[in-house]
Amino acid sequence: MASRAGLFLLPFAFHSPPSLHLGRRSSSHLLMEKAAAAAAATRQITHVIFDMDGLLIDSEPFYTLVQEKVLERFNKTFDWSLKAKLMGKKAIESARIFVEECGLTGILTPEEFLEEREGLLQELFPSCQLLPGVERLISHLHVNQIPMCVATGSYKQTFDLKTQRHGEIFSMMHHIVMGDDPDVKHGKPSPDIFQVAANRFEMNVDPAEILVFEDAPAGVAAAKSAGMWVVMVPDERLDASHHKEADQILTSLLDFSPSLWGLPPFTDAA
Ligand SMILES: O=P(O)(O)OC[C@@H](O)CO
Ligand SMILES: [Mg+2]
Repeated sequence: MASRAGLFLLPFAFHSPPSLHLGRRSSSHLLMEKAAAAAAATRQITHVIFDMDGLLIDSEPFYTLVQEKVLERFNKTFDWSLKAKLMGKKAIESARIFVEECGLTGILTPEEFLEEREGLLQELFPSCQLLPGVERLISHLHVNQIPMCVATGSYKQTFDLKTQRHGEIFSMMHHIVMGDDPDVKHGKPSPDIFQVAANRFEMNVDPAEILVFEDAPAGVAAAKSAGMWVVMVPDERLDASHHKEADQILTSLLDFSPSLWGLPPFTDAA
């Protein structure tokens, strides 16, 4: 369980493939291995891939609000165990899960749900704010010329709505891969979107030199199966059982320490 200090490094021997799980450990064993792993960290991160919804921008509460509204009509309630299954997925994939899990099959089609949801979200999305620590981290990586990009399950139309106030931050990205990109055959948790994102950097990049930032279990799983390292910044209402696959858990990007991953350290005291 991540400590409130927000830093919890799973005991991966850094030279091994990032997807190797060392299984469960007692907490003291974990702490020892954490220190050993951090000290043994020889893996240098050279490129960064950011998820967007719930990681860079605070759009997830809008999804929750609207999905609660839809369910109210059927006297049903929305909860985080369902949310955990929807986050980060392509719109139509999450719509199918929503309709099925809420017992609305035959009452509401996934397409009808999406149409209603997107309609309600149109007014909310333009007010999306950047989450804490985003501006500082992205500006820092940009100043230090660390190539970075975005890999989001959001479709182009909603991406434009959500990011319209944050052009400067997104302009620092080398490229942006979205859920309706023709090269992305399957949404998260498949590795497709992170593999497409990695392939669009200028130079060939070893996936194990890429650090992904994610908020959702599906996104973490996608990054791991792409052979990348992943820092998870989960909503505190997401059950800790969904944290297992991440290499590091933070309560906010404000707690991120670049030098732990071989990236240039922050110079400000913030
Ligand atoms: O930017 P991400 O987290 O992939 O979001 C995708 C979208 O489906 C919202 O959950
Ligand atoms: Mg996300």
